[in-house]
Amino acid sequence: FPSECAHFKSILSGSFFRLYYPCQETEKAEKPDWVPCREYFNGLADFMKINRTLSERIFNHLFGSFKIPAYLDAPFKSNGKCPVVIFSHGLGAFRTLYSAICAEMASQGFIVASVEHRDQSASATYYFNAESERANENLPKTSASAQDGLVKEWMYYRALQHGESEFPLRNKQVKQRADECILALDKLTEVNSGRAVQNALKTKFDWTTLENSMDLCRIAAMGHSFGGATVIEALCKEVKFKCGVALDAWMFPLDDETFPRVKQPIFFINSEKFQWAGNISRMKKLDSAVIQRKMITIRGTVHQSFPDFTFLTGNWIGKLMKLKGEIDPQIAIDLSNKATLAFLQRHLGLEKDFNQWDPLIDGQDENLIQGTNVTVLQSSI
Ligand SMILES: CCN(CC)CCN(C[C@]12C[C@](c3ccc(C(F)(F)F)cc3)(C1)C2)C(=O)Cn1c(SCc2ccc(F)cc2)nc(=O)c2c1C=CC2
Repeated sequence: FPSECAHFKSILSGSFFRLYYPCQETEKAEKPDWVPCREYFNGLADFMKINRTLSERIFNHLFGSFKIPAYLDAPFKSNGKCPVVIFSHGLGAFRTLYSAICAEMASQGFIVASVEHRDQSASATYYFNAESERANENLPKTSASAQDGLVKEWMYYRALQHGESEFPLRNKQVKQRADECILALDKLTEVNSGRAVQNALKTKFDWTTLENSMDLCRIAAMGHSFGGATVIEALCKEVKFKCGVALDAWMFPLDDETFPRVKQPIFFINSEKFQWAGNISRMKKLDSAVIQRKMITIRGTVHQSFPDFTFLTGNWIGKLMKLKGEIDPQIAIDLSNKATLAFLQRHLGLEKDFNQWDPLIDGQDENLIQGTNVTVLQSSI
C-alpha cells in the first residue's frame, strides 16, 4: 500500500493545465492541436460507453487533425498585469475542450489555466513518474514511453461501478478537483515570481517572460458542469478566488455544508435543456442578500453548448447528438463570454469596458432568461 501512496504523491505534486494568454502575432508559431494525443479519444469512447477500437479511429478521423485558432508557445504580450482565471472541465472532458471560452478570455487580457483533473473524471489524462520511483515501487513495467528518466503514464475515465453509490465518489472527486485548481494557482504564482518551474512537457516557451505578468489580486474560478461544482468548492477553500462563474453547474457532488461557507460572488450561466428543479434548488441555497449571486439561462442551448464540440458538427448531427441546441452556437457562446466578462469586471474591479455588457448579467437580451426557465418548488426557508 505504501507504494500506492508514493505513486499518488508524485501525481499530486504536479499540476497539469493548458495556459491561454495574450500573445504577440507571430507568423512562425504553429497552431496548437485541439486534442493533443489519440489516447484522449480512447478515454472518450470509455466515457460514452462505446467500443474503443472503432470509435477511437472515427474520432481521430473526424477530430484528430483539428487545430485551435491560437499561436502555440508565442511570446507573451505584456500590457500591464493580467487578471487570472482557473478553468475546470466537466465529467468525461479534459483540459483542451473549452478553447472557445478560454481563448476568448485570453484575447480579452486574461491569463487562463485550463486544468486537467487527475480524479479519474477526465476522459483521459497523463502524468509523469520518475523512472527511479517506479523501479523501487516494483510497479509493473508499462509500455509507457520514457523521456529523460520520466515515464509517461495514462489514467482513464473511471465509470461508476455497478451498484456503487455515486455521491461518495463525486464528493471525493470535487474536493480533489478544487485542490487541483488551487495547486494550479500556486504554480502560476511561482511562475509570476520568476522562479524557474520544472515543466515536464518539452516546449520551447520561455516561462520567465511571464514574470510579473499576473495580477494576483484579480483571480476567478470558472468551470463547466462538474467543473461548475468545482468552482463552488474552490471558492469555499481558497479566498484568493475573488469570484466564480459556473457554466451549467452540476450541483450533485457538493455537500450541503459547503453552501453557507462560500463568501464570494457567483454567476450561474445555465443552458435551457440541462437544468432540473433539484439542481436549481441547490443553486438557490447560495442565494444571498449580501453577496452577489446571479443566474441567467441562454435560450435554445443544451449542456454541450459550452464545450467546443458544439462548433464541430453540422446542424443535423449536432442536434441529433445533443451537441447543438436551437440557437446558433456562436451567438450562445458570445452571450456567455460577454456576460462573464461583465461579471468579472464588476467583481475583480477591472478597468476595462466590459461593463457595456452589464445588462446581460440581468438577462437583458432576447436570447437570455433572467434566472431560470425551470419551475422550482417554493425553496424551503
Ligand atoms: C452515457 C455516458 N454518461 C456518462 C455519465 C452521460 C454522458 N454525458 C452526456 C454526453 C457528453 C456527451 C458527448 C460528448 C462528446 C461527443 C462527441 F461525439 F462529440 F465527441 C458526443 C457526446 C455524452 C453528451 C454527460 O456526462 C453530460 N455531462 C458532462 S459532459 C462534459 C463533456 C464530456 C466530454 C466531451 F467531449 C465534452 C464535454 N459533464 C458533466 O460534468 C456532467 C454531465 C452530466 C452530469 C455532470
